[in-house]
This record gives sequence, C-alpha cells and structure tokens, in this order.
Amino acid sequence: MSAEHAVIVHADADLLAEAVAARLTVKLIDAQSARGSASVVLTGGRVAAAVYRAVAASPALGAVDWSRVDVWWGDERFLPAGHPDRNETQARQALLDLVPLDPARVRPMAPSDGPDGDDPEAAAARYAAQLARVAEGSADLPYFDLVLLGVGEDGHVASVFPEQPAAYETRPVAAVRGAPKPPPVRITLTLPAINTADEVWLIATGPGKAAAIGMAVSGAGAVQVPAGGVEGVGRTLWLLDRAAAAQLPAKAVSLRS
Ligand SMILES: O=C(O)[C@H](O)[C@@H](O)[C@H](O)[C@H](O)COP(=O)(O)O
Repeated sequence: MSAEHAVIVHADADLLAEAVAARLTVKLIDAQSARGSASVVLTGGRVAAAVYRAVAASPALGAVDWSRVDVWWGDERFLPAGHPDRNETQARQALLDLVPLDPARVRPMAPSDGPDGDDPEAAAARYAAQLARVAEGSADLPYFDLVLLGVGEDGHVASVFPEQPAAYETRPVAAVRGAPKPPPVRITLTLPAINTADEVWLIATGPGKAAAIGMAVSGAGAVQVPAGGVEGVGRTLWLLDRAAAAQLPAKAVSLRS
C-alpha cells in the first residue's frame, strides 16, 4: 500500500504545468542529494510535453546535476527513430536536448526501424533486458525515483489501455497492438513495473479526463481503468487542474490552489 496518496488541484493547465515542473526539479535535486543520482521515467502526451517545456524554462534548471539523471520511458509509440510523434522525440525537443545529460544514461525504447525492425515484441524484450542489466541484485528493474504518467480519457496510463492484454500483463514490459489512441503499435511498462517506483505522479488537465479520474480515484479496477491501478511504493500523486478534478468528491482533494 502506498505510504501516501494525495490529490493536488491547480487552477488551470498552465499553472499545473509550472507547478509540476517545479516539483519535478526539486524531486530530482532531492534524489541526487539522497542517492547520488536521480532516476525518472518519462511519458508522452500534451500535458507531459508542457511540463518538460516548463522545466526547460525554469530558473532552477541548473540546480539539477543532469549528468547524474537516469532517463527511462514508461511507454513509446512504435515508430521510426526521430518520428515527431515518438515520445522520445517530444521529450528531447522539449527538454532533454537542452540539458547536459550523460547520453549513456538516457534509455529510449527501440524505434520501429531499430535493431528489432518492426517487431514490437522483440523491442519490448530488448527494453526489459536493458532494465534488468541496470537493475541491482536479482531485481528485474532498476530503482525508479519517479514515474510520470499522463491519463487518457479512457483511464489509460502509459500505453496500458483498458481491457487490453497489457492491463493483465505481469512481465515488466509489453508490446501493444491495436491501441485505441494512435498509433496502434506501442511498447509500454506494465502496471507491476510502474508500481515499483518510489513515487508515481498522474498528471492530467481538461474536462475530458474528469470521468476517468473520478473512477480511478474512487477505486475502479486496474483493468477497467488502468489509472486506478497505479500505486507508488512511497507516494502516489494526482496532479490535476480544476477541470480534470471536476468529478472528484471534495474530500478526495488534498490541496486546491
Ligand atoms: O503515448 C502517449 O500519448 C502517452 O504515453 C499517453 O499515456 C498520454 O500520457 C496520455 O494519453 C495523456 O495524453 P495527453 O496529456 O495528451 O492528454
């Protein structure tokens, strides 16, 4: 059971992106001061991209030792390298190419024109092997300080979509075919892998997410509403704007700005 579960609501999408960017910057700094490095798992989507842009524009950007940040992805659209719709491409353009990361510590999921060609199952297995190589001891996964997640209108997180095979998956990485959100072919960490993180932040804006978030926070099952199956080891944060929080009971909201 997560040690802490909180729902923080900000006035609008712009303020949310700035607040999450500030929170992310401090989280990286605190992780580095505690462990010597910070490990973050990125996601895709419009809200995540807005957060990355806000981090890049932050006056505190240089307070992070970017050379000691490990970057993973929670999911990826299975497209050719450099494709503008790849989550890696979006993260690099918004933030990663603007900070002095150690390239060896940035680990994108394989593109569809990479070593595994257009075989997403092989690419998923490759990522699982990469994760295991960096893991300590007998673990299958490295330590994740933080997993960032957007939330879909249907309650998906990463590329774990309701009622799809990845929602039942127990292995850490899965290939996704037939995703309802284009593109149809993806690679994703599964909920068991996501839930090994010390913290997981679910970040969403807009009225279109309100119903799924209301169900997820109220205890909907992880297969029907994957966002409802997210549980960080130390902390689970819902970081929302007012529109996305509109169907939450008042008692569910920890802070409203
Ligand atoms: O590949 C993707 O698009 C993401 O991994 C996906 O999980 C995204 O985070 C949500 O669909 C929310 O996207 P928006 O923030 O754009 O609504």
